[in-house]
Order: sequence, then structure tokens, then C-alpha cells
Amino acid sequence: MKEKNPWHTPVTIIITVIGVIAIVALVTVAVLQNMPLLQKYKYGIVLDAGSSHTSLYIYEWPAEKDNNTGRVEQKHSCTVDGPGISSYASAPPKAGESLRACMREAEEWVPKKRHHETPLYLGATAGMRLLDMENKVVSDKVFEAVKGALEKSPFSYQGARLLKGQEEGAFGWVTVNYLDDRLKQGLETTGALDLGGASTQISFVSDNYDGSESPSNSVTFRLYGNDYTLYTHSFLCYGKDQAQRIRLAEHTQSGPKIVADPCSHPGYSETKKYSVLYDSPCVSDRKPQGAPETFDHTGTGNFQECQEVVKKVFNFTKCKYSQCSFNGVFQPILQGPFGAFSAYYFVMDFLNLTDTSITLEDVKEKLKLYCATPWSQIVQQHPKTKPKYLAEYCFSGTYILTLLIDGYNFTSVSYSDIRFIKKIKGSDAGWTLGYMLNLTNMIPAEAPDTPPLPYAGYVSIVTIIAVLIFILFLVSVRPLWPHCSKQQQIV
Ligand SMILES: Nc1ncnc2c1ncn2[C@@H]1O[C@H](COP(=O)(O)OP(=O)(O)O)[C@@H](O)[C@H]1O
Ligand SMILES: [Ca+2]
Repeated sequence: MKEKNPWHTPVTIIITVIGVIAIVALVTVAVLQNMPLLQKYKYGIVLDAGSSHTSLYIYEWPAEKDNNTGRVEQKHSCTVDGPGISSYASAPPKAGESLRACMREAEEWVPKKRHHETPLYLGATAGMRLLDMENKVVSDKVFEAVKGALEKSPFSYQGARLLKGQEEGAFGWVTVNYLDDRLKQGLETTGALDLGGASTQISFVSDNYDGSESPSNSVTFRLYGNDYTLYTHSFLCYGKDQAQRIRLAEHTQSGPKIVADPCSHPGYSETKKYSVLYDSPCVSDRKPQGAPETFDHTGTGNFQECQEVVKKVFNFTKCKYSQCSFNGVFQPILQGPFGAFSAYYFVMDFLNLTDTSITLEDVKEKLKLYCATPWSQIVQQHPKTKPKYLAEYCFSGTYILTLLIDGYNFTSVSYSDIRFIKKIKGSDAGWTLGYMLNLTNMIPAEAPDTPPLPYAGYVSIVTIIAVLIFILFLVSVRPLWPHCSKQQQIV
């Protein structure tokens, strides 16, 4: 008679089926419980209302990683048509209207079901700081107008406000170091150099600065369990557009009809109004009395002379601290590397000077040749560049070098610690990302707890243990197996 297969007895079949079901259930529950949620994204929107223009940035991050790191990315940016909001002083409602096209674009980029929970911020910088100094009533009206426009959007409007210079510098530093993944890993940080139209910021961590000398320049952060004492300073009126005004004001104290400018190209000639040049708190107190209505701004294209006049924009005489940058402002010893963005990048990129491994002498030589190039040739070679920018690259390049070397004390050696950057890993360098990370509490003070095992390792271990338990179980119930009991009977 054919012997019955012991595995086919009802007891073993039941044990096996229950065991397999138990393993599948155990693994399924463990996996489901710990599985990352389906990739859903959250969004945040920040408007950078700068002195020359407004930009809107949309940021995106995986929904389950709110307070984790290095995951927020710029999804889209939109440049608002027209000038910065501070230019609407004579017609504030238009400042609000100007934002409409970009706000509509944002509605399309952010999924509709996320609109209501997407925070929306507007931060205004030096253009509004100057307008606020000049006429508080008008600057309030401009803010009212932009608030009105933003409140109408479907997003979660969180406020429109004037950023302090310190915040602008510090959040630029946070952005650069966040995107470079330096904060989470506690690595040496990168300093941040931001050049705008109306102000400029320098921010860095120096071993020689603990915040006690000139405390107004210190900002402290605790990020991912690390303490940082940041040195930061914002120079109002030292953005490149206002510095240009200060320099031209220097030239026009006697109210001349013709200004021969070494920082403009030979052959350049433009009629400009005194009232427009002096329409800024950075120069208004120097307006010459009895000057004609206009002057002819002509160029001579002499780099050395341009350097001399640009140097006069800075005051190097007084310093009540152990050391200063300029205008009597404390600055600790520079400690690199540095990322230089915004107008630093636009200008140096246009001039093909973003490579800081070339010597400073070579940089100056190239700028000298560029400044001496006739205006007609410049216009011909760059038909697509805005004439306003084109007319000023010689000045802007000279200003950047003077600011870095004479102003901040970069040397021919430390100049190579600077990287001129526009974007880091797809996100623009600037204060907006750092501002949003701060306001949404997305950078925790303490390092987040990380799971001891990666997800795949966790799943494998759960599966192996479950199988082992099952085998042990089978072995322990072996005496109940029909053929075993038979053998025992024989013995
Ligand atoms: N393509 C470009 N070439 C040269 N300069 C540029 C270019 N794009 C922007 N800029 C300049 O960059 C600066 C940006 O400053 P902005 O952020 O508006 O002012 P602030 O930060 O002082 O409030 C302005 O001086 C603007 O003219
Ligand atoms: Ca800016």
C-alpha cells in the first residue's frame, strides 16, 4: 500500500497555512505602518520686493519631510513686470496691480487642492527702506496696496513687511548653507555676499567673532543641534544703483552741464535730469544749488580713474573697533569660502569674470580693456542686453572689485575664496528661501532623530525574523507530525 505523505496530513497543512498567513500579515502590517506616505508635496511662496524689481519664488517639499533637511527646492520663479514696488510711490495701487500676473502664474504652478494651505509671504528690501525713510505715509500706502493684492489670492497670506538689513543678510546666509547641505552636517559654513540695487550685505561666521564686539552685527542661530554666531552687516545706499548715484553726486557738486565720466565708455552720451539723479535719500542732501535742469553724462572709459572715483564712495578714515570694513562699520577677519550672488553674479557673468581662479591683476586688466571699448562697439556686440545695464557694467564691475577689496578687505589670495553664483542645486541664491524656512520652522534647532535602519534594511530584517520564527515553530511542533509520531511508536 502506498504510504501517505506525512506533509499532507490535515494538521501540517493547517499549521503551514496559518504560519504563512501569519508571516504575510506580520510583514504587511510592519511594511504598511512604516512605509513613506505616497509622495505628496507642500508649497510655499515668497515675493522678493527688491529696489529694482519684484520676483516671486515657489518652493516645494515632500509633505512628510516638513522638518527634515535639504529637501526644499525652488519649483518656479516669476519676474514681475515693471520696476520695484518702491517706484510706485506716486501711484501705490499700481504696486498691487503689478503683482497680478505672477500671482496668477503661481495659481497654476501650485496644485489647486494645496492653494489654501500654501503660505504666502512678501518681504521688501532696501528700496522700501529708503522710501520708508523718505515718506512713511507713502510707504505704508504701497504696503497696503500689495497686501490688498495678496489677500485676494487663494493662498494662505502670511504678511508683507519690510525686512531689516540684518535679516536680509542672515537669511541669505541660511539659504546658501542650507542648499549646500552644510547646516545639517555641521560643516564649515559659507559666507554670503549679496549685492542689490539699493543695499549690499555681507554675512559670515568667523572664529574671531563671538558677537561681543559690535553686538548689533551679530545674529545667533541654533540649527540641527549646532550653534552659529553669524556676523552680518547691510550697507544701505551701497547697492550698485545707489552707489552709482553717490558717485555721480560727487561729480556734480558744482552743477556742471557736462559730466565726463571715466566709468562710462568713450562715445557714451546721455542727457540726464538733476532732479532724477538726486531723488534718493542717499544723495538728496547733496543736491547742488542753482544747477541746470539737465546734464550731459558722457564717457571717457578710463578704468584707473574710475577706480579712484569709486573709492571716494567709501569712507575709510574712522574706526572705533579693532577693525572695520568701511564707514566705521566693524568687521571681523574674513573667513571663507564665500558665495556672491544677485548683482555680483549678473555683472561678473556679463563681464566673463566669474572664474575667481584668475589673478586679480588679470581681472583688472580685462576690466580696463572693457571700460576703454567704445560705446558704439559695446552696443553692437550686445544688441539684446538692456541699454541701462549695458551702460553701467564698466562702473558695476569696478564697484564690485572696489567693494570687495578696499571695502571688505579681500586680498589677491582670499579673492579666490569667492564663488560668483546664481543658483545652487536649481534654487536661486538669495534671502527668500532662508526667510521661508525660518517662518515655517522648517529648520529644527536640534538634529532630527533618524531611524537606525534604512527602510529596505528594516523590511528585510522583519521578513527574515518572521521566517525564522516560523521555522522554529515548525521544528518545535515536529513531534505532532504524523510520521514522527509513527516512528516514535515503532521505537
Ligand atoms: N542682468 C542684469 N545685469 C545687471 N544688473 C542686474 C541684472 N539683473 C538685475 N540686476 C541688478 O541687480 C540688482 C538687484 O537689486 P534688488 O534686489 O532689486 O535691490 P535690493 O536688494 O537693494 O532691494 C539691481 O541693481 C538690478 O539692476
Ligand atoms: Ca535683493
